Amino acid sequence: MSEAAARAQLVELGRSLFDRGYSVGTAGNISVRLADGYLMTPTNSCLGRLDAARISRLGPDWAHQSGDKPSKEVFLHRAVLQARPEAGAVVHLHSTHATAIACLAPEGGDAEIPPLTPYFVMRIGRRLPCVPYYRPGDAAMEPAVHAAALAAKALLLANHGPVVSGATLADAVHAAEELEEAARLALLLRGVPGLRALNAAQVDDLLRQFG
Ligand SMILES: O=C(O)[C@@H](O)C(=O)COP(=O)(O)O
Ligand SMILES: [Zn+2]
Repeated sequence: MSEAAARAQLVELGRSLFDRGYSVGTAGNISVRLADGYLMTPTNSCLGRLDAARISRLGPDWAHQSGDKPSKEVFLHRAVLQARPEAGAVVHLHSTHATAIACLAPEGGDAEIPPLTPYFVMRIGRRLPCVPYYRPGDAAMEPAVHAAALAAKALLLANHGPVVSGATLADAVHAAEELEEAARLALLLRGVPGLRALNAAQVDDLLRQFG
């Protein structure tokens, strides 16, 4: 995909996430890997009103090259994209239910979203690590995020929100949407008698086919 097409898609999918309430105000940020660098949403920008020409461009060394000042979460995106060479994009949101799970999950452990539906397993996988709390934009988070991203394509930032990678920007956005819906379902069904999750054999089968 050309850089111009990647910029246009970032604007389109940012607006789509914002319009459906997955992001509010200026929350969240998105990065896209290019052949010779990265695109990143500017700091304090609204995902619903991105301007393709003002999107931040960073070089292969992550130095700011052009466009508005990049998100303060450059370290977060760098940690994930360096840990996952197959990933083409990273989406960070404050979507309500995934963020609620990020306030419940044990810091440094795995979040408890049971494998209730196949699509969650197919899009997110077996594990959802929760990185301990760091102030947004704190470069000190990079090693912990890198370690979590080595283990899983999606992770939670404790008391902050979800971070999801994907082979393409569309994949990352779809997985972030699926994570939010799975989190909503998990909270809705928490403690409900008779709740049935997929069993280990069913999860293994899904990951063999689609993982
Ligand atoms: O929560 C935060 O402050 C950031 O992680 C965020 O979501 C928005 O920050 P910018 O991308 O710098 O606007
Ligand atoms: Zn954030």
